[in-house]
Amino acid sequence: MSTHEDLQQLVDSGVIAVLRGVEREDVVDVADALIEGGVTTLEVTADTPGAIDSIGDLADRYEDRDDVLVGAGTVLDAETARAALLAGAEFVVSPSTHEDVIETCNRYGAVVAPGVATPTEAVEAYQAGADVLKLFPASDLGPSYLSSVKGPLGQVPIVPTGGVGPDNAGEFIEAGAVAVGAGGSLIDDEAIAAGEFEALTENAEELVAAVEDAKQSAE
Ligand SMILES: O=C(O)C(=O)C[C@H](O)[C@H](O)COP(=O)(O)O
Repeated sequence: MSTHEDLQQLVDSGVIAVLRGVEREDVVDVADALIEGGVTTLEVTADTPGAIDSIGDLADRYEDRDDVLVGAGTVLDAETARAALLAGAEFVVSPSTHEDVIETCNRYGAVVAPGVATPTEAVEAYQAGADVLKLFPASDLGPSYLSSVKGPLGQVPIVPTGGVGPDNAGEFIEAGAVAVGAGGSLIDDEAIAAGEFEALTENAEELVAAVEDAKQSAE
């Protein structure tokens, strides 16, 4: 798929699941459970040991699923971005803005979502070639902050991430977010350790419902 189609799919999916600290041996079960709950955009963070292998596992597993997007998160340098892309990542997320990461993703035609927290950072990242911006840490900034940023920067697609869950996701969508990113509200380490992956499916269903309700009422 083209960068544009991947971006559209990411936006349409409404939720990016952030898989941080999920062991490679669990990553497929976690991903399957989230997908069953309707979360089809999956970001494996690069600070997790074995992350590049996990990205490869997921890219292989969902190779024939056009509705699933696999990406890399917490990408802080071009080397990590390139390794993730070669393993099959279709998008790259960072908590901060790194021009070398943006350049690498642009070069290989992958969606890139750098992290920003201010209007100046947003404009600089967008000008540098970002496709979508991750507003981080979103829950500390809040939906009204996003709404204020979107005032003059309505053209910039923003995905708030950090502390986002079913209780506040709808408010962020109503404030102008194109989708939300969520880790802690989806990933339950105790449930994973116990092999109770259906808990993750339930978390995914709850978050997707909150986002879809808000998208519908915003239309
Ligand atoms: O470093 C990154 O690229 C990140 O994605 C930072 C955070 O891990 C996410 O913002 C998820 O935050 P929670 O939903 O609060 O768990």
